[in-house]
Amino acid sequence: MTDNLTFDSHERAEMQGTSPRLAVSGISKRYGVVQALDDVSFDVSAGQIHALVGENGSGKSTVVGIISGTVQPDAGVISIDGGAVTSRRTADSQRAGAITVFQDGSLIKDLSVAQNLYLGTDRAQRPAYRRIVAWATELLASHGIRIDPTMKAGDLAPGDRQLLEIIRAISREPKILILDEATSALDAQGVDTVLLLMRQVASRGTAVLFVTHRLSEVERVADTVTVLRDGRYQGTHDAPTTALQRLVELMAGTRVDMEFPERSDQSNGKVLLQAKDLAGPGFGPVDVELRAGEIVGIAGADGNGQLALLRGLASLGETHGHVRTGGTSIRSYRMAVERGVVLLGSDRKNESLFSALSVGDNIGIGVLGRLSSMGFMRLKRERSFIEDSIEEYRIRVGNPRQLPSELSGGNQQKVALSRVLAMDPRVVLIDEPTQGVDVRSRMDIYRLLRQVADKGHAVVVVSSDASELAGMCDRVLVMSRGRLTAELPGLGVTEEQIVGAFAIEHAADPGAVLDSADQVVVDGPADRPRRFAGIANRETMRVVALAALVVCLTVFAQAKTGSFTDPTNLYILSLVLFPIAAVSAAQYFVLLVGGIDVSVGAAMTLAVVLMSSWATAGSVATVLLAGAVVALVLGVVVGGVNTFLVERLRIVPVIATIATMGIVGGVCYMLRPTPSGAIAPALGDALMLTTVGPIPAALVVLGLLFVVVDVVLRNSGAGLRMRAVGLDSQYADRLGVPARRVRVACYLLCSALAGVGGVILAAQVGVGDPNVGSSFTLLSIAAPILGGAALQGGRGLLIGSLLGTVVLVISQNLVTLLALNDGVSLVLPGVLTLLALMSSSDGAVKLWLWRARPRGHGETG
Ligand SMILES: Nc1ncnc2c1ncn2[C@@H]1O[C@H](COP(=O)(O)OP(=O)(O)OP(=O)(O)O)[C@@H](O)[C@H]1O
Repeated sequence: MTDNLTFDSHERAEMQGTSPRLAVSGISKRYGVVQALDDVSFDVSAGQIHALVGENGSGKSTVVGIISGTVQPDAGVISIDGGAVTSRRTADSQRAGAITVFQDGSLIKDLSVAQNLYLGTDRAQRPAYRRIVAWATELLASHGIRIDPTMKAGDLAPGDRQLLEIIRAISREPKILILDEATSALDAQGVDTVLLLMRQVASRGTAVLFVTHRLSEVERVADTVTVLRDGRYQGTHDAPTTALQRLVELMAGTRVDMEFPERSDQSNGKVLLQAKDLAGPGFGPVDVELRAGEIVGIAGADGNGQLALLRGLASLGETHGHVRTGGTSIRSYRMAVERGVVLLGSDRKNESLFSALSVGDNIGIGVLGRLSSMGFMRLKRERSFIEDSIEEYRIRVGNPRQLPSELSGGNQQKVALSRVLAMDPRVVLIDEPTQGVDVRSRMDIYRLLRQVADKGHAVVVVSSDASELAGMCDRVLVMSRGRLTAELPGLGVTEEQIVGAFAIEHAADPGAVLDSADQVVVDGPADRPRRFAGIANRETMRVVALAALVVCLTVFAQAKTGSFTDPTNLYILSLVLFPIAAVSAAQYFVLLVGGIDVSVGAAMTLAVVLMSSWATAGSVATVLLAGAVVALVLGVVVGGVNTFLVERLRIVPVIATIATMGIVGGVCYMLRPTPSGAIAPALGDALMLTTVGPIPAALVVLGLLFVVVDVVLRNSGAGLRMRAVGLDSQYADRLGVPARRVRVACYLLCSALAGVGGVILAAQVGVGDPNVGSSFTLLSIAAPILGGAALQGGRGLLIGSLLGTVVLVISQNLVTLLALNDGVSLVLPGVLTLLALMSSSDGAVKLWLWRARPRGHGETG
């Protein structure tokens, strides 16, 4: 244990108050057959650091979820400063003063560090949006953290991400700070940083609730510790005086053997994998040999290329150099898997688990050949294999048919590990094998890995926990700035020697040091990824590309027809473009927050039908007023129905809005079974006849409005919040953005804007036609997608939608001018949309098709 930062009893007692700041009273929670919590109560007073420990699945995260408002308890009360917190929303719990750093994080990877900090900051403390980079720089510097605020959060090393989460939480000056395994990805240096920050926060009167599996941290920093076992309370104990072995026994309910498995000398084993001059982004060149029977550890300060090397050994990503196994060169991960080299990453959500498959399927998917005969699954064999694995790895699951997301973090890790080890790989490469795993299961995993090695295979482990490397490995490779800088023998090596080996490298080139004056200074790793280019640049590029395409199409059309740029043709084009531009803007807002609205075409038709009854005569002002009322009614009624179906009944947006489309379409037919009801011509005259050159003035105004709204959305907190909801609704919610409210607002706005499109259409067609809007739905989706919006949300510019509309309209016009088959004008938007989807850098199509396949492991299935 690195014990350079332990707090004495005086420091610990300094600020502790007597009355509880947080009181958890009698909380219970059941998930199906699993009783996650059963009548749990404990208190945390101001200035106290209170650890919450227990084995995997014992209910710790459920307690955290209930306090922070993400989980609804079946019974029990949470009180803050004596007042019961009755509302069950994250935002309310945050308002009451409880800020949480969640086990699986809350940073939105596609946003910058500064944007994430801004979203997670209380409204009263937020700066003007244009100042966020300077503000974030100051905020990070005030905690002594050197992270570039313009970097994309997803590009940060895992440890930096955790630190950032903690800074975000601390900067809100919470009454209660909740850290759910907030140190699991941190190296010794990072752990010191966090323990120091916890102490500093507690000394200012904050109550800290701290969930961890690293019991040494409890010993070093906690005042009190509450133990849970199978969802039941096992008492609250004085942390400094309770022996770790006693805590382990309270958690397990039995004696636990804490000895690492024995090692034997494997220095003469056969070479199973050889890497020569291996290099890739963030590491190399590196030479490594892996021998039969050995467990090799890779150590280093967080983000010094350890994970990149591990991926390189598996031939994942862009690597150069040679990797050979069994006399064959490996050039892809597929080849690696075929030759028994398997990688298990630590990103459970995105990489190591098939999120759409059940726990049982995840366990068995790597060995389908063994569980089937003649291409058919042997169900009995499969069931007994899954049951054996669940027992062997001690996976706490109510039913193997549950999804991995319903398991606790540590149990998910065990599922991923069991899948990989079941494949009986010759070389297994594992990043953080015991991250989030409890002490007893951790010992089991060490024994399992040793058994793999004893069978004559090789195991490589990257771990931020030097004590685990010291206890388990036959040799430890130390990395600094992407290079191997030392090799330590496993037998006899200590945690301090390992940390010392990479700390020496850092001292030679100071990167991360814990300042003696209690100032935490963390510098970037060697392979710090490129600066945040961000979504914003890609969006601007898309707009520029579309503008260029518009110019090319115009030149082509003019060259082919000679009449394309005639004022009459441009005027006709503008008329066609006008309603599509409005309805595309409507769709854009819903796409931005990760939804889709298929009912916009029907809403436009209803607007036309209503206008044919409510605006049959009168001046421009009267008809415009009628149009505004129609748009408002549609926003409230159609938008309201969509919102109810999507948000309340939780129906998938595409299905929900198809239902609305059917209902609204039916209403249109009831009101106007055949086209009838003349609409006052005054509106048409006003919207279409006043022109700027050949273009209606109203359309020019609409275009300018798009630009203004775009600029506002790109440069305001409101725009950022909408994007955040689209990029990751759950995490946005955790950051304090009212995700649901934002989505509701966008659905209402969408229907209202579709109503505006309908009013423009009404002015053009002049009659209540019950069919008139049906062709607009596809165009409304195609235009924003062409303009850079994405089905998974959070992307695109409004001006891109407008340019997308222009491209679609010109293409359709070309079909007419070139006298092509009418069907082509229907095929075109579909084909263009598909091309736009496929060209989007995030590959929405790929995402849809491969959603169930974890990245980097698709080949293993
Ligand atoms: N959404 C859910 N649906 C079904 N069961 C769930 C759900 N969330 C948690 N559980 C179950 O509740 C129990 C407690 O889970 P919880 O995440 O609170 O455990 P934990 O102590 O935090 O574990 P770990 O240390 O592994 O993170 C587990 O058995 C888990 O499978």
